[in-house]
Amino acid sequence: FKLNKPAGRCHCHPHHPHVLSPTSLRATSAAKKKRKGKRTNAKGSGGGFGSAPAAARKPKREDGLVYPDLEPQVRQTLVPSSDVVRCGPLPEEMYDRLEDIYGLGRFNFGGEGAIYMSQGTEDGGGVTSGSQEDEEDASLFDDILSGGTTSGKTSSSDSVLDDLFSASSASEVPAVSDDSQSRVGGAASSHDCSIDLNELPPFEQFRVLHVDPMVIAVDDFFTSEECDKYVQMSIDAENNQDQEAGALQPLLLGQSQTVGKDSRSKAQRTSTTWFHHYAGVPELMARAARLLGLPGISRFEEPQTVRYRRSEKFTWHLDALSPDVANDSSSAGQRVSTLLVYLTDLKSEEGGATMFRDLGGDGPLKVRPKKGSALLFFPSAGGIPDCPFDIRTLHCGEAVGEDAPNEKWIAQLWLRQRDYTPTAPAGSEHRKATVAIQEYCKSAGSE
Ligand SMILES: O=C(O)CCC(=O)C(=O)O
Ligand SMILES: [Fe+2]
Repeated sequence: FKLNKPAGRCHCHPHHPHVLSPTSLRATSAAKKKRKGKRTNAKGSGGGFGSAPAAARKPKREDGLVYPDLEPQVRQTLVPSSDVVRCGPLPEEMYDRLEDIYGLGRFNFGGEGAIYMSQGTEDGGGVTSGSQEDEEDASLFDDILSGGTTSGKTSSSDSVLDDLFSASSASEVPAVSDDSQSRVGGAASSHDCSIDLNELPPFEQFRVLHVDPMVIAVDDFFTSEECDKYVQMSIDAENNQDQEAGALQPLLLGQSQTVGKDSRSKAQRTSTTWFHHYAGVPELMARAARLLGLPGISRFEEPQTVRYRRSEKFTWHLDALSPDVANDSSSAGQRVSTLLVYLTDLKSEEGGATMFRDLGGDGPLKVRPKKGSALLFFPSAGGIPDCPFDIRTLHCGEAVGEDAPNEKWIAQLWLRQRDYTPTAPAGSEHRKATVAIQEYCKSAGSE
């Protein structure tokens, strides 16, 4: 049995055209223990994920890239949101999950319903070592993500899953570091000067779009003016007219042809991406750190804006980085969370939704771009037990309709496990944003 595989590379980041290796990543022991002990949603997990017949795993074809359907056993781990998705305070259970599964013990610190268990715990995050148990575990999507070269262990079985599970030897995806401080701004890392993000009020308007894996929308993340400003900044950079931006001019990375070197990757994304200086987007940096409950911004990748014109899209992909990058101890580790902010509105019939293939029940979960709303999900850490990526978060940016009145614009930000060194624009550094963020927080706090 041979799976059709997508290109063996990471499809998510124009600056990370890495070939994916079979080395796998895992959820933290802590998260796994908690999930094993407390979470009961992984029905039938005792039987493992390898027992479904091969016939049940017919791959899906999308734009030449093939991702197999989720195994029934994986599907059973899905916990959808209630039918009526309301906007309001985040339910307490979700705070619990954010801490327990995703390691975000100070999420939306001070927010309604928030419970903080991580204060002063000894479980300080960081890379945990693989246990015997971990060695026996293996990744479900390794084969796909490795472009077909599993770890060299040969399988005597014809089962696709047996092949997939033959991938081995992994480090783990640590949970987000525990801040162990009473204030969000307390434990700044070496890259951050102390920023008192608590001056920003907690977020109040949440929509729980999916419970496990968690996908949440945060309404009013940006004001309408902020959305317009980020779009304009990017357009000005394209036209090279933004005299005022000066040294903080965002870098236009251009269209899809800059993404990846092989033809398949090129086909993935037809939108246009800009990389911003941290100091040029203090609102985004401050709000993102505030939401996630981080002491600073040093773990964020380059902030980006992306424009989708009519018919432009981003095909099915996972945001998780290739294991060889994520496992490299000199790197910033795996992508822990994806945060994107919709900068323009698109109606449901106008396309441009962010779609999660496997989270919607009948058909994909569609998240319509709502100006000023943020979307948060977790591409790797805290995935299904013993799986290095959360394969359930397979998603795409739907094509913007031919007749859509608005372009689709988003701002986006990825959080890594450890401090990240930006690659662009030249001279961008986290710490250079400190003053701008402080000023922004002060002004927002005194409003
Ligand atoms: O545009 C979207 O809705 C999704 C974008 C995305 O998934 C990405 O850039 O990784
Ligand atoms: Fe993505």
